Formats: sequence, C-alpha cells, structure tokens
Amino acid sequence: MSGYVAFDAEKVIDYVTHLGHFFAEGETLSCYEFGDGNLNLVFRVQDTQRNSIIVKQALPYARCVGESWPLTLDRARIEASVLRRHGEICPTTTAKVLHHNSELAVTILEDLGQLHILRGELNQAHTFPQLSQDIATYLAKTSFYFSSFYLEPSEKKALVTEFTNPELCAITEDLFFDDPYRDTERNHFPSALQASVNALRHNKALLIEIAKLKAQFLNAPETLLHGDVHTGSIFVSAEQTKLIDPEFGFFGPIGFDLGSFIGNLLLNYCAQHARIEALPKRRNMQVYLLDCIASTLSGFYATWLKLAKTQTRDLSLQAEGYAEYFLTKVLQDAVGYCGCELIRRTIGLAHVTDIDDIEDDTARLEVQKRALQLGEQLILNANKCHTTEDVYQLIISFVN
Ligand SMILES: Nc1ncnc2c1ncn2[C@@H]1O[C@H](COP(=O)(O)OP(=O)(O)O)[C@@H](O)[C@H]1O
Ligand SMILES: CSC[C@H]1O[C@H](OP(=O)(O)O)[C@H](O)[C@@H]1O
Repeated sequence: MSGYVAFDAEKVIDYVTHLGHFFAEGETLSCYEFGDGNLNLVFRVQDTQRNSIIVKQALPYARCVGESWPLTLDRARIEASVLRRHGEICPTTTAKVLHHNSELAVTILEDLGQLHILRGELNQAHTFPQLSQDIATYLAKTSFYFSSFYLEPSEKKALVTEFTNPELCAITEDLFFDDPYRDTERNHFPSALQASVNALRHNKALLIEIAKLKAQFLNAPETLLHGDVHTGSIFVSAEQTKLIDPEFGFFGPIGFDLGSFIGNLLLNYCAQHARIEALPKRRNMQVYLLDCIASTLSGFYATWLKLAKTQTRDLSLQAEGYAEYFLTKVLQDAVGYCGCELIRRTIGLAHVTDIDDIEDDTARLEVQKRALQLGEQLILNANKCHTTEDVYQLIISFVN
C-alpha cells in the first residue's frame, strides 16, 4: 500500500490542483464528499463558475462496514479499466474516465450531476423512454465485443487475466448465492419474514438451481461484465443513460448483468404495491416497468443476434443456429440471476431503498414476501424459457 493515503476534501483539492489540467490556473476550488454507495468515497470538486469533476477513491475497506471489512484497493483499477473498455464500445452510455491513479486508488470522472440516479427516479414514479433501448444496446454490445465470438482466443485470455477480480467476486459469490440460504449476521430481515426465508432454505429444487447459477458465475468467463448493474449504478435523464461503478467487473456469464438489471426493475415493481402515490399512478408505473423489461429483453436479443450474424470472427462459432442456442442459455441464466437479485436484496446484506423506504411495516412485509416468491419462481422456472417472449410471460405469470 506504499504511497496510498485516504483523501479528505483538502487533499482532493491539492491533488487536482497538482494535476493542473482540470481547472483554469488560480481558480478557487471547493470540494465535498457525497458518496452514498456501500464501498467508496465520492467527492465533487468545483470552481467558482460551477465547472466540476468527480473524484472517486477506494478505501482499503468497505465503507458501509468499516475497517473490520478490509477490501482490495485494486477495485479502483478494475472500475476505471472497465469504464474505459466499455466506453470504447458504448461511449454515450458509459461514464467518462478523465484520470486514474492505481496507487492512490483514485479515479476522476466526468460529473454526471445534471442527470439523476435511476433508483430514486423510479421511487418517485418517473419514467424514462430511452432507458430500455440504451441498456439493451449497452449490454448487448459490450457483452458481444468482449466474448469469444469476437475476440481472438489469446486476446481474450489476456483480458480475463487483466480483469481477475477475486475479492469483489467473492462478495458477489457470498451475497448472491450463499448468504440468503444460510444463517449469517450479514443478513437482515424482519422476524415476520423468517418462515418465508426458512421455506426458501428448505427448498431442495431451488438450492440445486442456485448451485447451477453459482457454478456458472464461477466457471463461465463469457464476457467482461459490469458486475453490478443495479438501478443505483445508472444515471438517467429523458435523453441520456450512463452506467457508473463497475468495480465488480470481471469475465463472467453474459446473463448476469441482464438479470441484475431486470431484477432491480422487478424490485421496484414489487415496491409499487405499497408506495404512497395514488393507485392509478402506481399501476401506470408497473405497466412502464414491465414494458421496460420486455423491450430490454427484445432489444438485447435482437442486437446480440445481429452482431453474432455479422461480426462473429471465430469460425466454429459461426455455425448456423449456434448463436440462437447460445442466446437461449444467456436468457435462462439472466432469469436465474434476476431471481437471485430479488432474493438477496430482500433478505441479504445490501437492500434497496425501493423496499426499505416503505414506512408501513405491514405493507413492507407484503412487498418483501412478493419479492421472495417472485425470485424463487423465476429461479425454479428459468429453464422453461427459450425466447424473450417466454421470459416475459414467465415474469407476467408471477408478478401479480
Ligand atoms: N460520475 C459521477 N457524477 C456525479 N455523481 C456521481 C458520479 N459517480 C458517482 N456519483 C455519486 O456518488 C454516489 C456513489 O457512487 P458509486 O459509484 O455508486 O459508489 P460506490 O462504489 O461506493 O457504490 C452515486 O450514487 C452518485 O450520487
Ligand atoms: C459490501 S458490498 C454490498 C453490495 O454493494 C454493492 O453495491 P454499490 O457498491 O453500488 O453500493 C454491490 O451491489 C454489493 O453486492
């Protein structure tokens, strides 16, 4: 850790001033920390004209827990590198990296403060017409261009090594696949949910499907994933969509990011049952969320298939019908990971405000039960899906 020092606002200003190229010489800079994520510090630095940049620094531990949970600083390198790599493929939907220093675990990013974090917007029942197409295109393009369909085998193997991310993957392995199904102090949920949790933990068919999904996560370096596509990692406006925070990035199964995104839309869908807005508004929101899921699925599938038909460089993988076969497995994985996200965000360590901010205990409990049941059914029935329409119909059959 030589050379590393944790920043405060004063040190950030010194660092940025020393770099020299972000603000006019002699400008008076101000800086404040406003990170609300689980892991890192996030500072905004601005001059008197309100020009601004974001300085993000990893701490040698998880911010939400403290020094008792040490965590590699290398996550900052991974995050900046994934943003840069994905940004080469999808510049309009990836936050721009302006500077990175691996020793200090510091990344300077464009300030996206003119946009809003999607989770908060969905919680206020705001809708975004561009969202599903932007996310579908981002997920399809990044996952295709970093897959064996496109990369030379040696190039891909080198990238798999560069993006080996064992400590952050271990967090996902624990939080998604292990913790919800065992007693650990990291979990938290109301005691009234204990019977539902016990039922999950004793469902042998479910545990086998969880094992398959974990094995796939551990053993399938299909593409360079973002690794944490939840609605708190997406900035939106009516015209723009920007992904941030891919520190969990690594080479894993293509369905993981797609499933995480849809899982977060479904968490919001479940929460709409108990939110304070009038019923018609909540119903409209649920219709929007289902439309968004349907068009994300169909947009992802169509874009990926087109790329596979026109851009595949590997000779064997060009075999007629192989891309369709491969995509069916991607969809099934996505449904499974979507179910895992619903369950782990309801009873595990990291919850979502969509549900936790519901003030009424009884209403919140009902939502939590819905999310658990939906997650369980999606995991159990994922292998029945062969098309995006099958996925949509499966979701529809269990959401109400
Ligand atoms: N490029 C950015 N522009 C503006 N705000 C940002 C930017 N990146 C992060 N933030 C703010 O900081 C918060 C935490 O960032 P995030 O990357 O999710 O941190 P963590 O890695 O700790 O989860 C975001 O919710 C957002 O409000
Ligand atoms: C201790 S990490 C828990 C949880 O937090 C991460 O999200 P974020 O960094 O965006 O807050 C990730 O989803 C992890 O699973």
